[in-house]
Amino acid sequence: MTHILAIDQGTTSSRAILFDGSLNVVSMAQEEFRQHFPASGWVEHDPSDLWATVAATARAAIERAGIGARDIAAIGITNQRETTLLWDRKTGRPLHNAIVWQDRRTADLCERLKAAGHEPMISARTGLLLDPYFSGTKLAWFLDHVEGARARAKAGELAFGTVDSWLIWNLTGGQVHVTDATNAARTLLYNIAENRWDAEICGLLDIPMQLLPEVRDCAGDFGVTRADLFGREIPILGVAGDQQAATVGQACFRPGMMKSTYGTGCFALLNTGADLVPSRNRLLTTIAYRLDGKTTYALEGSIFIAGAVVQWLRDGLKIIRTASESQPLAQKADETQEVVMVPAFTGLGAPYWRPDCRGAIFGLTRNSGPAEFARAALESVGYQTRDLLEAMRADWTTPGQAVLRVDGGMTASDWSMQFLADILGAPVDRPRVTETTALGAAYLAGLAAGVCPGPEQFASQWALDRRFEPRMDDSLRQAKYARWKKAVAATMEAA
Ligand SMILES: Nc1ncnc2c1ncn2[C@@H]1O[C@H](COP(=O)(O)OP(=O)(O)O)[C@@H](O)[C@H]1O
Ligand SMILES: O=P(O)(O)OC[C@H](O)CO
Repeated sequence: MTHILAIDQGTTSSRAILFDGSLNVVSMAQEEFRQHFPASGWVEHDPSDLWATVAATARAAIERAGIGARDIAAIGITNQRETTLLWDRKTGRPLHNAIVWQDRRTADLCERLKAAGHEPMISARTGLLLDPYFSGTKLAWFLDHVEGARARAKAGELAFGTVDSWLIWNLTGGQVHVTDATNAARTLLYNIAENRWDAEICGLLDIPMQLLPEVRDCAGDFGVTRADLFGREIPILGVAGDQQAATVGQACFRPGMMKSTYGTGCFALLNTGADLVPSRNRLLTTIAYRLDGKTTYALEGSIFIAGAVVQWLRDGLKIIRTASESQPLAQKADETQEVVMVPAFTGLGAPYWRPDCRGAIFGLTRNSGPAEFARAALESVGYQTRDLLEAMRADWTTPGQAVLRVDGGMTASDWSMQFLADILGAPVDRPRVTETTALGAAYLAGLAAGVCPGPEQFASQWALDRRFEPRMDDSLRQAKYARWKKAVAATMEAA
C-alpha cells in the first residue's frame, strides 16, 4: 500500500499518474476530450467526458503499472480551476454542460456589478476581481438560464461544484459533496480571510447556499471510491487546484518562493506565507494551500496565452510542424529587427484585465518572416512574466533573492527559458521532475496517508535540472522591455 494515484483533470486532457512511495513516476495515461464552443467567447466541457476520461485514465495507469488497487494507499486530485458545474443530487445528472474558466459569457454581468460599485467589497473578501474568469458569475448564469434551476436549488435538490467536487461526487458514488480551500478560493463566493462561504456575495448573485460543497483542507479525508471502480475502495486524501498543486510540487513552501507554470496559459504564484496580501496592482490574492487548518496565501498572476502562442505558430500560421520547432526557427531571426507580438488572442489577463483587447504585432519590415514571428512569439511569454513579477514586487517586498521555479510543457524550450531569465534579470530554475502538478497532488494525498515525509524533507528532495542565469546586457534589457510596454499600451488603445 505504498503507491499514490494522482488524477490531473486539465483543460484539454485528463491524466492519471501513478507514483511509488518515494514519489517516482511508475506509469501514466492521458486522454484528450472535446472542447465545445457554442458561441463566440463561450467554452464548454461535457461533464460526462470529464468523468469518463478520468475513470479510464486512472484504470489504465493502474493496469500499466502492473499493480492492483490494494497497492494504492491514496488518491490525490488536481484540476483545471474555476470551471463550473451544476448537477442533480438525486440522479447525479448535470443540468448543463460545464462552463469553462476561459468562457467570457458573463462579461456583462461583471460590468453591471462593477458599475454598481460592488468590486471593492468582493475583492476585499475573495482576493479576486470582477472578471468572468471565476465561478460565481458562471453559477449565477446557470441559475438564470436553466429553467427551474433557481427554485430547485432553493429546495436543496441541486449541487454546484468545481471539477474536483464533480469528480469526488462520481468517485464516491454520490456520497460526498466537498471541495478544498484552494478551489473554493477561485469561486468568487469564498471569504479567504475567514475561510467560509460569503452569504452577502451569494445574496448579491442570488445563489442559494444549499448548493455549495463543504470546504476541507488540502490533505485529509475526501471520502472513499466506490469499490466497483477499481476493485476496492481507495481513500481520496489530497485535493488542490492545478496551479496550487504545482506550487506544492515545486516545494514553494517558504514565503518569497515563486513558481510559474507554462502550459496553454501561464500562472505564477508567489508564496506570501500567513500574510493575506491584498494586491494594489491587479494581481489576485489566493490560497496556496491549507494544511491542518492553517492557510498559506499567495499572490497570483494569470496570463491566458503562453504555450498557446506556439500552438498558433503551428496551427494558425502553419510556420512550424511541432512545438519544438519554434526554438530553432526563433534562433534564426535577424537580431536587428525589433518585432514585438502582443498575443492578446482572448484579451489580456493580469495585470491588465482587458477582455476586449485582441492580439497585435509591431515593428514589421519587408525582411520580417517566420523566424522573426517565432522569436517575437517566444519573447512575448517572457515579457508577460516580467509584467507579473513587476506587479508582485510592487505588492510585496520579497525577503532574500527571488528565484523563479518553472514547469509545464513550454519549459522544454531552453531558448525561451534563457530569454525569460534575461528579461527578468533574475535566475530561472527548471526542476528535474516537470510533472509538478500531479506530483503536488500525490504529495498532498501521501502526506495525509502517512506515506510521504513532512514538507521540509519533501522540499530537500527537489532536484534542479538546469539554472538559467541572466546574461543580457542591462541596457538592452531595459530597451526591449520598454518596447514591450509601448506595444501593450498601443494594443489597449486600439481595443
Ligand atoms: N519545445 C517546446 N517549445 C515551446 N513550446 C512548447 C514546447 N513543447 C510544448 N510547448 C507548449 O506547451 C504547451 C503544452 O504544455 P502542457 O504543460 O502540456 O499544457 P496544458 O496542461 O495547459 O495542456 C503547448 O501550448 C505547447 O505549445
Ligand atoms: O488546465 P490548465 O493546466 O490549462 O490550467 C487551467 C487553470 O487552472 C485555470 O485557472
